[in-house]
Amino acid sequence: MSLIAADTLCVRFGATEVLHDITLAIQPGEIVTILGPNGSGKSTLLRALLGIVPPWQGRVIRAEGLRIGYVPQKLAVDRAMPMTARRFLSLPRRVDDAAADAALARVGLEGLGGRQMAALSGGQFQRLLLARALLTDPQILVLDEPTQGLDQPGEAAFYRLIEEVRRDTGAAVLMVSHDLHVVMAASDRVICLNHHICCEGAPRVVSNAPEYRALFGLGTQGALALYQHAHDHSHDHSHDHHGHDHV
Ligand SMILES: Nc1ncnc2c1ncn2[C@@H]1O[C@H](COP(=O)(O)OP(=O)(O)OP(=O)(O)O)[C@@H](O)[C@H]1O
Repeated sequence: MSLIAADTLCVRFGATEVLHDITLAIQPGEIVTILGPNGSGKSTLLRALLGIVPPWQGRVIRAEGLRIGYVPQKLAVDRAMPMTARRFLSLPRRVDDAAADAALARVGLEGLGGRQMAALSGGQFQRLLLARALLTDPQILVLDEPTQGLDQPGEAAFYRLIEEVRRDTGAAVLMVSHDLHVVMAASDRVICLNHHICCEGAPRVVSNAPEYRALFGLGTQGALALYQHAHDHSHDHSHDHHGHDHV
């Protein structure tokens, strides 16, 4: 039984079809990355899977009582607001000190509960967001560009942390990115989205550093070329107005 699934899901904003005919399923414990260019519908897909955005057609199926830890792309909270990390963990729901300390420790921020949000580094802030998402003991973490603003070492450290969390808690992870680094990270499966699912598959192990450097910076086209995919569908060319960039 999958945790979350979409069955021929279509989402429209006004007359614009942002997601077309999406069918996917996220299984317990797997790490899945959704990759695609800007505006390709990645955040919308997450939001539809979470039930924040309604389907226009098709449906979303979530396991009964599913516990989800969600880190949205944009936070409603201004980081510059005077607020400690500990206080932030109690938004919107109050958590006790033991739970807060455990969540901070899990993401490597032990002892930093009293620090002002504005005084956290970018990497520490992303970890704090993850800590808050872990407070509900989620069966699935849904992370919308969790490494935005981090440098390469910061990003690598964050993905190691994600893997640790998966190992320790068994939680599945569904992430969004349009960043090549994410494809390089330890995803079990990559889904390429450009309003519809272009292709999906296991990320290729890219161990050759010069090749990696050559590909990095090529943008989405390069990123898409980085993984093997099983092409199990034919394309409906009536949707090519979406700027489909299948490789
Ligand atoms: N609430 C909304 N109302 C109207 N249009 C929306 C809404 N949310 C998203 N869109 C539009 O849907 C399209 C897909 O947006 P979405 O944020 O899902 O893309 P994305 O792949 O996550 O992009 P990015 O990589 O830039 O974060 C965009 O054209 C966006 O303007």
